[in-house]
Amino acid sequence: MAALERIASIAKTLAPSTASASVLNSAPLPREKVCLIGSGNWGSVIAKIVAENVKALPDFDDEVRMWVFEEMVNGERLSKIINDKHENVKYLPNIKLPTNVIAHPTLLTAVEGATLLVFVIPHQFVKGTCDQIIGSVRSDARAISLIKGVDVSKAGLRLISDVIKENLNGMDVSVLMGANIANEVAEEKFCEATVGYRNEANGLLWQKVFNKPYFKIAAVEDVEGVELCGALKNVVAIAAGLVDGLKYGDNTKAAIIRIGLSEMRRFSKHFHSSVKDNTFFESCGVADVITTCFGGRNRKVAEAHVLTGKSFEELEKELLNGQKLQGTLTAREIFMILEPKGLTKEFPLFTQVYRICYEGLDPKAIINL
Ligand SMILES: NC(=O)c1ccc[n+]([C@@H]2O[C@H](COP(=O)([O-])OP(=O)(O)OC[C@H]3O[C@@H](n4cnc5c(N)ncnc54)[C@H](O)[C@@H]3O)[C@@H](O)[C@H]2O)c1
Ligand SMILES: O=P(O)(O)OC[C@H](O)CO
Repeated sequence: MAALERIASIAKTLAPSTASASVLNSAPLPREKVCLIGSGNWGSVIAKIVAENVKALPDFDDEVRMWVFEEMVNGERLSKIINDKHENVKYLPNIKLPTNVIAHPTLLTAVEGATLLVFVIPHQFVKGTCDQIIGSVRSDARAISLIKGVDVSKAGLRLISDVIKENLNGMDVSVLMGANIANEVAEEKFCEATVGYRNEANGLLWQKVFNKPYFKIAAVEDVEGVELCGALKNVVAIAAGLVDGLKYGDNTKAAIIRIGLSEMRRFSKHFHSSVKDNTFFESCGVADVITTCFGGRNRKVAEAHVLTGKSFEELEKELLNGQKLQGTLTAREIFMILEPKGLTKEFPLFTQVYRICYEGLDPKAIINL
């Protein structure tokens, strides 16, 4: 270890902690310890950012644990490859991860002792993941969800952050969403993101954990607005990909973006009246709709659906190498909420995306709005 690194490490050991641990007053407070739950394309980029940042924060443990949903890659366990090569060769190839990112294939080991939990898995896996860690996370832990999606069940529409909160003893859950195509952020190209918080101190703490000169974080008190923007933009991206496949041109794409953004706002306010208009002008709003409609995976697969006639499921497997689409599933979940309430006419773009993805409607119907 270089001399400077050694001095920094000793200084961190001696530094007081700001962690709000529920331990006896006389006991030393633990330093914040971050665990990432997820290691896909975005999860790996976030691991890089967080691991770089915590090294410079005196009240944080250097080690960042990252739970890996284990799989074999070229005959070797992915978690082992990540720890040996410091690279997620499957989900974020050619980007080096800091050596203080430690991959763990066992979820319970990964979350042990963590005071800060970062959820970054595809939204369909959230409930199963929470089920496994309930009872094993610290009672004073706080969480943040980077997951773009919603939960729909008999109980109706729920935010993913609320699913996490309800499953983990009511812990405070913030959210982070934004115009962030993972590979571009990995290459440190400038962009912004939005933290949505309920507890301001936690919102500011998360801002500190993620902020970089090339990844500028704003914090707003609007978890519902920020999170719904992140979830709903994926449905708009499917529509954008369809019009790309149909070669309808830039004006049509701009119309899709405008109509989509307007449905996102209407939907968010209908189900959560507290949602703020200003949130749609943050990175999580207009900026994410733009980037996702030009560079995202949902757009890419929807375009390929038009060009090849293959199903979304088939194309997800063929084009994404294990990465997951969120937009088609979200379109179905939204439709399951809108249809019984007789609201489909108020959300024509969301409804047409659902019918094209799941009812075999001709993609050309995307402009019948
Ligand atoms: N990739 C991006 O550019 C980007 C940017 C911002 C936000 N997001 C959001 O982040 C979330 C995670 O996306 P990602 O890009 O990191 O993942 P990804 O789509 O690249 O990868 C899929 C991940 O799911 C894991 N997985 C597969 N089966 C699983 C299971 N049964 N249980 C748990 N995990 C399982 C895989 O191991 C892999 O790590 C999504 O909600 C996405 O919308 C992605
Ligand atoms: O690749 P997508 O379509 O999942 O979008 C990625 C990010 O959410 C863009 O901000």
